[in-house]
Amino acid sequence: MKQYDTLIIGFGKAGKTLAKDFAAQGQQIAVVEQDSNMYGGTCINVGCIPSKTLLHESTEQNSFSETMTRKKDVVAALNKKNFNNLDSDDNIDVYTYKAQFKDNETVILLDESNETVETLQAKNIVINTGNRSNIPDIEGIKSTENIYDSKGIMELDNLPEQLVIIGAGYIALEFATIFSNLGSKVKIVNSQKHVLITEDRDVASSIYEEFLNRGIEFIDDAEVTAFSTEGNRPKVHTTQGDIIGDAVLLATGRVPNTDLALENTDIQLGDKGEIKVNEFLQTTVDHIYAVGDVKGGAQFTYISLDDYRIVKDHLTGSQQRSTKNRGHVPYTVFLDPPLARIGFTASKAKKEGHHIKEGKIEVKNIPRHKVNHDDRGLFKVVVDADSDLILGASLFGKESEEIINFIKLAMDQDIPYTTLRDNIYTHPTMVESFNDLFNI
Ligand SMILES: Cc1cc2nc3c(=O)[nH]c(=O)nc-3n(C[C@H](O)[C@H](O)[C@H](O)COP(=O)(O)OP(=O)(O)OC[C@H]3O[C@@H](n4cnc5c(N)ncnc54)[C@H](O)[C@@H]3O)c2cc1C
Ligand SMILES: NC(=O)c1ccc[n+]([C@@H]2O[C@H](COP(=O)([O-])OP(=O)(O)OC[C@H]3O[C@@H](n4cnc5c(N)ncnc54)[C@H](O)[C@@H]3O)[C@@H](O)[C@H]2O)c1
Repeated sequence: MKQYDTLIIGFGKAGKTLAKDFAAQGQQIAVVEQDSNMYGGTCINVGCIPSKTLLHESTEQNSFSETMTRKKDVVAALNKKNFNNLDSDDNIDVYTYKAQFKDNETVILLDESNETVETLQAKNIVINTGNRSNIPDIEGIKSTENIYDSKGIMELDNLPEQLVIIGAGYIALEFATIFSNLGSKVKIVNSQKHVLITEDRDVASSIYEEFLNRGIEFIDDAEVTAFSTEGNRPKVHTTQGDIIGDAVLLATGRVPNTDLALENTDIQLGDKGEIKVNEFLQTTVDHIYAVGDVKGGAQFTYISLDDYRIVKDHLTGSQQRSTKNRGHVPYTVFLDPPLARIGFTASKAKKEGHHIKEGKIEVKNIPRHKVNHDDRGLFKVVVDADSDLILGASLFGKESEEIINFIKLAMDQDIPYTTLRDNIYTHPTMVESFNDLFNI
């Protein structure tokens, strides 16, 4: 049996960052990752980085094979760099096995034939096992060929002429953009009456119009009842009729990876199968923490990174940092152009009892659009008319994925909207639009 100060299960963003920091403090660290293709975790291997590389390359009008080759190169380089970064550290041992709990203190490592190869104990254990695609239990889903999840679709050898996407969340909309850029005809099967129903109405219409301009079709209010094969092609049976494509992408959410023999521990799960944690990310066993997607809630790389800060502060700092004080969480849906969001929309702010003012500017009225040669999009902000504080922003347009972070800072620091309105900005930039956007 090997003893460590900290044992990290899963090579995710929080875990790898904690490993490096704690090792620098002189701790002995074990990191366990079940799959050598996943050193560095979901984001760099099968998530953010490959998908954003595909988006970038396809937006530059590169061919399908150029786009896929570049993605492969980027992922291979990052996987290797992530492995070496931990493996070369004298205080870190990286184990490429599947971890399973034996009890609250002990973790066994299994090889591919499920044989125990090592037993580890540590003062603290951090579970950072992420999540995986939710595969709904629909008739024919296993027997029908050419049905992929987000990982599988990024490994295709040939561009599907017609792609049918099930779901209308982040993954659906981002991959619809990528594959329509590459030349596929895309149809999105959406179980809701409308796409982007929780977004600002004007912004959602603007995005919808952009999707229609690209020839993307929405089949709204449709439930998938079965899959079958017709002449080698997958057929999607829905309550709004049948659709045939060359490939189907399942973008129906993600479920936590908790195949860890947790029944041997006192760790409890929540309603959605996530590991239950308190605001310091401790599970129901005090010395075992859960970080990143496996604990449920917002699923972003920067949340996993912030979880690292919380656990580090709890174990080696002032114990002040918690999920309760991480501030507003922005997000970007990487469409072309992107949608960047934070806080309330106007209708949500009103429902919450705020007396509001709204600012709005179309991208075609921002001088930078001429340089970018792109007039698509709309920026909107909501402020509290009584306090002058910013309540939210919906920025659909080029470079919004960068400038949303500016608004987060202002919101977290209680900077009134008038400061952003009156600030000097460099020119020509998209962010200089704040002089007008906040001129409410
Ligand atoms: C297609 C896609 C696009 C995305 N795009 C973005 C984006 O643009 N921006 C963004 O912020 N987020 C994005 N996300 C979400 C983001 O990837 C995750 O929120 C982020 O990677 C969090 O990961 P994590 O720290 O929870 O662990 P992960 O990075 O998921 O790592 C968990 C690791 O644990 C390993 N593991 C699991 N079980 C065991 C076990 N029993 N033993 C040993 N190892 C195990 C897994 O193999 C995996 O490598 C995207 C996700 C997907 C799927
Ligand atoms: N840009 C980013 O930051 C980014 C990009 C991609 C993914 N992610 C993360 O990954 C997570 C997973 O993304 P996602 O798009 O899979 O999930 P999601 O929760 O955003 O969307 C899931 C979609 O699937 C639909 N759905 C579920 N079951 C269905 C069924 N049986 N039939 C038809 N539709 C069904 C839902 O109505 C919803 O539209 C996101 O929550 C996000 O945090 C982030």
